[in-house]
Amino acid sequence: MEEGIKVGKKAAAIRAVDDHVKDNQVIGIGSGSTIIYAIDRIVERVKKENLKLICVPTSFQAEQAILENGLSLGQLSMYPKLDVAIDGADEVDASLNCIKGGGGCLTQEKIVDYCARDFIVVADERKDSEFLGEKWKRGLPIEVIPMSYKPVQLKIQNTLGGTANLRMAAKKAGPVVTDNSNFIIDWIFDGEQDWQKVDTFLHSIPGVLETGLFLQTAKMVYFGTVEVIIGQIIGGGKRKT
Ligand SMILES: O=C(CO)[C@H](O)[C@H](O)COP(=O)(O)O
Repeated sequence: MEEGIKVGKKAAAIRAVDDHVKDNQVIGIGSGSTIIYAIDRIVERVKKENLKLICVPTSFQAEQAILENGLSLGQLSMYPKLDVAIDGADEVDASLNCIKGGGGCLTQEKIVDYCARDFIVVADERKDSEFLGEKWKRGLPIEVIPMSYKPVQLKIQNTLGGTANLRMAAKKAGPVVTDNSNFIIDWIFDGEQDWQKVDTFLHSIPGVLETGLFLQTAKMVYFGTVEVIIGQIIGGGKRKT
């Protein structure tokens, strides 16, 4: 990964943790590469400030990171209400709607992130778009029950157009298998969409478990650049430097 991008991810993560993590909180821990910097910062602050935190993972990756870093692991069954969830995103539009699931963890991420009072996104500046699909060209991730993948692909293509690709594994023969033992379809689309309609349609197809559309849920997005951090405030699309 390019050095400038890493710096941006780290800067966004540090700022988000410093602004939103407080003592005695239950925190959702997202997935991906940016969140690793947030975990590093949480660990630093736990040691320095003796913070008492419960960390609820959004994936196998997040759970491993929580355990390996000696943080306190929690589950939604014990902590169904989170104070804050910090997570990455693949793209964020001007209204803070997100596409997530590039790492295939969208379902658990959506469940955990929706349980948080404050859902905070951390990302490098490449993810900052006016509309979804402007920069992110790998499509909308959709988690499906394995036996349904073919009819779901056909239904999406015939109704919405574009291409619905079954995500294939890089170091295994065959498809990517999610933490929930399901498959991922990446819907490659063209141009701007009515995302609320798309989401409702996708959820109506038998076999679709969840989509990577996180609409109207992020409270704040931190985009890190090499030089500055920009926090976007939901609603007015305001930016603070
Ligand atoms: O949604 C995700 C995983 O399902 C990630 O949060 C998203 O892909 C961003 O990852 P990264 O921080 O590596 O850019």
